[in-house]
Amino acid sequence: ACSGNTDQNGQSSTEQPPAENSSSADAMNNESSAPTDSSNTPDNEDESLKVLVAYFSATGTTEGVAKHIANGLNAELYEIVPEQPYSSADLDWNDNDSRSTIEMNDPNARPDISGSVENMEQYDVVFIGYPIWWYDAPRIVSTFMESYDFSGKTIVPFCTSGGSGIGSSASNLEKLTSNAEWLDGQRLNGSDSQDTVMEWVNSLGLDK
Ligand SMILES: Cc1cc2nc3c(=O)[nH]c(=O)nc-3n(C[C@H](O)[C@H](O)[C@H](O)COP(=O)(O)O)c2cc1C
Repeated sequence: ACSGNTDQNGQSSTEQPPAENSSSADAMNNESSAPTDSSNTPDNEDESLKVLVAYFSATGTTEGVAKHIANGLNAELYEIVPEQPYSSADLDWNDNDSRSTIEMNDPNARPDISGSVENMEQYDVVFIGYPIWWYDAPRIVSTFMESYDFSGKTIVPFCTSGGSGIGSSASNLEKLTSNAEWLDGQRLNGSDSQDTVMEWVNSLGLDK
């Protein structure tokens, strides 16, 4: 369901990640301001279904989408906060030695998370949102997936990006969990309205 110019093999740190309709670095940040949307209709009729919307967002784009989902479902929101915050130098994908480049070149990197989800066992459904970094999920999302027991839960991955699709980022995360039901992932735009985001959420049939 995700569109975009995905190149699963383009992992060279000297190569700039693709950006939508542009090759400029600016385009990768062109969704950083999510508009607010006043419509806030709870769509989750099933009171017994407990939903958590967990997300990592370095520059706020994924956070906007996560809030639309949490508002729309009356769900709990949890931000994955890095123990060591990412500076803009850390996020420089043009720098081979930047923290993000180094982490993404190492599939085993597991940046520490500050804090934790209280009572993860109470949730039936966990949305997990993240920005695409080098065609993949940031390694701190791997830290998150390995920190909890997701067995018996439904997991719904979603991402934002400068244009890349969700690619194999979700299936890579799925490998870090066991006995969870992973639904297809979805790439969303930071500029998507709450209604647009909820159209996708409602199509998942979570309350069935
Ligand atoms: C280190 C780094 C690598 C990125 N790699 C990609 C990429 O491979 N493909 C892409 O479309 N966008 C890439 N982006 C852009 C982000 O995915 C995009 O700006 C995202 O919406 C940011 O979400 P956030 O504000 O929640 O952190 C990258 C951004 C950073 C900082």
